Amino acid sequence: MTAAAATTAAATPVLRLDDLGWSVRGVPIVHGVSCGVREGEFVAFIGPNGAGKTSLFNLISGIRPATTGTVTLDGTDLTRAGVHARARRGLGRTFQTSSLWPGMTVAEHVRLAAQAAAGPRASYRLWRRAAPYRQEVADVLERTELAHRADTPAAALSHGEKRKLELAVLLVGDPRIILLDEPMAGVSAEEVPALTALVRSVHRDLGRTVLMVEHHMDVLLGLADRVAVMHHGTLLALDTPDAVMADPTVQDAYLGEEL
Ligand SMILES: Nc1ncnc2c1ncn2[C@@H]1O[C@H](COP(=O)(O)OP(=O)(O)OP(=O)(O)O)[C@@H](O)[C@H]1O
Repeated sequence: MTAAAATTAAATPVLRLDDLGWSVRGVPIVHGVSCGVREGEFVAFIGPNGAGKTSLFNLISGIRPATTGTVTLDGTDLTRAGVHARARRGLGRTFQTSSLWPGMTVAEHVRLAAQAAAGPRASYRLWRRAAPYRQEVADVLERTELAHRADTPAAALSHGEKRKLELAVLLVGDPRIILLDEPMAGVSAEEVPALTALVRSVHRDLGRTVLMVEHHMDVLLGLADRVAVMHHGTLLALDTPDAVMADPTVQDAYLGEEL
């Protein structure tokens, strides 16, 4: 690749949203969102409760069908593709509320996710044998600092450990673009730094593209390359953290509200 081609490739967004919108019974929840996210970039989404952040993530990940506009991944229009088709193309997400099985152990969660990622031919019997995924599971548990909790049921984990397990379940599928919906929600103040460090290492060390909804400004300012501000379902601003904080439109919109 020539230097010029490399520059163009780096500038080409891996994920593009054009005029993306979602309405419920004619009421717009997400409206006219257009932006591009570059490979390896970290974009944090902020905005008050009800601004449409989770709804936007639902449109990107395919959980909700867009009413208007398009979602383009690696230059391919995936607007009509379902969740699994998008996941197969490298899009993974976590949810605001916990999606774990209380009675299943940490290792069982990750092993089952590895099996699911391997596709329909990996059978339940294969899962029971466990051996094919042992190394993969061990690696992911090591990376997410959960190796010592491998045999612990999810119900016995702290909130921070549950969030780590959700990340482990996601990472074993090897997604290139990761959507994290409030990964610090419900996590104690003592556990936030370790979880923040883990998210940072997923971005920097594993080189993943990350989109994250986060209310804690102190957390996202140390992580995000750019900050996207959602307001009443629209994308009000998308810029570097400093520029967004200094943006008078953003300040006006949030007058009297905590960002
Ligand atoms: N399935 C639905 N049907 C009708 N309205 C919905 C639906 N899902 C979300 N909404 C509404 O859309 C708006 C945006 O919700 P959304 O959860 O996307 O906001 P958010 O920015 O993620 O908020 P929070 O920070 O509280 O998670 C809210 O007013 C919500 O009540």
